[in-house]
Amino acid sequence: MKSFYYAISGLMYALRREYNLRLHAGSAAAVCIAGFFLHISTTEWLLVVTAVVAVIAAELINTAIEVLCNHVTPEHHPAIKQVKDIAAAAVLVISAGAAITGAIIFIPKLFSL
Ligand SMILES: Nc1ncnc2c1ncn2[C@@H]1O[C@H](COP(=O)(O)OP(=O)(O)OP(=O)(O)O)[C@@H](O)[C@H]1O
Repeated sequence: MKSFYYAISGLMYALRREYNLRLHAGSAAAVCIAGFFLHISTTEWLLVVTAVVAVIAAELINTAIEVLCNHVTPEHHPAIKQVKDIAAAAVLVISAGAAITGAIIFIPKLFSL
């Protein structure tokens, strides 16, 4: 139970700290509302939920890496830049995959309205 509380407090901290995480959480809510109104299938829900959860998890891991980097050295360091940029790239790759998944599922449904 304690570890669940720690995880929730980590989530709350990340939501307060990271604008991008709040943006992704808002987009996730919008996608779920769209999925409900566009009557997407069970398989499509599985793909949408997987994509949304992957993006938010990647954003959380990226935030954790940024916090660790800032703790290790608050000064400018080329290695810190590489670590932060690679972690940001991971979020970008997963977000691009999620956007493609969303486009494949939602665009045909929007055109058939
Ligand atoms: N200590 C550092 N040393 C070297 N490069 C850094 C350092 N901190 C940030 N950078 C780099 O500066 C650029 C801009 O970073 P950004 O403004 O997003 O800040 P961040 O440190 O990555 O995020 P946050 O401010 O949320 O911790 C990125 O390329 C990042 O890798």
